Amino acid sequence: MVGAIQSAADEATADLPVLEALLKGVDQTVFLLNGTGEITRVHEGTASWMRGEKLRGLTLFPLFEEPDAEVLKQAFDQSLTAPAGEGVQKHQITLKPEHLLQLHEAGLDQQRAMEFSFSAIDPHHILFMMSDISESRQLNQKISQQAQRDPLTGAYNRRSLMTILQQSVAQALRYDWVCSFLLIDIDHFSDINDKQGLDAGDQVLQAFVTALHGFKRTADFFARYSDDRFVMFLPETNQDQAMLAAERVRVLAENLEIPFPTGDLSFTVSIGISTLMYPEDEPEVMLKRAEENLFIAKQSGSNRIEGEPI
Ligand SMILES: Nc1nc2c(ncn2[C@@H]2O[C@H](COP(=O)(O)OP(=O)(O)OP(=O)(O)O)[C@@H](O)[C@H]2O)c(=O)[nH]1
Repeated sequence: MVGAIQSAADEATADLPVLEALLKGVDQTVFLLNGTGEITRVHEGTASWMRGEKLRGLTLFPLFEEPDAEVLKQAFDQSLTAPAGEGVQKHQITLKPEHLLQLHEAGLDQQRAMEFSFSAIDPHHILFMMSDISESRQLNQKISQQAQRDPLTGAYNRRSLMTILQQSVAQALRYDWVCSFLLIDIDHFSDINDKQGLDAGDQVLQAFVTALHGFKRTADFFARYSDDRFVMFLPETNQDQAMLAAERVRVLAENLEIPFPTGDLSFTVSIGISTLMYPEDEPEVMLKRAEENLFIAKQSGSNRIEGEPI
């Protein structure tokens, strides 16, 4: 266990030998407070940055800035009146050393996300317990990002696309807005893989995604739909505007030259367009129409765009 247990000299803990014994096995950071919120005892737990002796004798709440200080005070008050055995409510707080002078002096070296709770032993002995959740929060963010993104290109994946499309199409139908999809397919992509190697194919996908990110408007949503297929969702875009956008994407791809050890890589794309037209239009239905239009573009020689039949 990291962190020293301070001597039990403090009067407030002298009458709590059981607490002393319990703290020995606790990783959490635990402050013992008296009824006015003064820190009488600090068990650093795994917060190895903390120098508890700097905090003893201080009142807890002014260590934090508003509104956190007020949240702490309220949670402290609630713990005093909570019926024994009632679950301890947890709160989260972000500690920033540049704003928290006394905590900084007590060793707070970097921004940390903490989860805390209070538990009153009696009206004169209240436990303030803190756990550092910075790492688990970062991990959660990473996991959630990985679940939404294609690992090779960093573009949103098909699952994210479908979630966005469900919401966006339903909204467009309700408010009578227009919207369009571009289904973009790299022409003869398997030839690039076969002739230049999978690494070349990967670089084409990555370079195209980077180029598309630079091209799209903020409101557009763009995702990798399958192997060499991408979908761009264009809100408030009618068929004519979608055709113009598609032509710009086609030219963007045609002009892209990707440096590669065996010679620059180049490629073209074909694009099928679908535009919200019918009350029964759903993302799957619109994607199917875009696929049919893409098929026509491919059949007509590739490096082409095909809109909805008029
Ligand atoms: N390099 C690379 N290749 C991939 C990846 N994912 C899928 N592929 C390959 O992409 C190829 C897609 O082939 P097809 O769907 O036939 O597409 P195509 O060769 O462009 O054919 P057309 O669309 O008819 O022009 C397959 O050979 C897959 O193995 C990837 O992440 N990286």
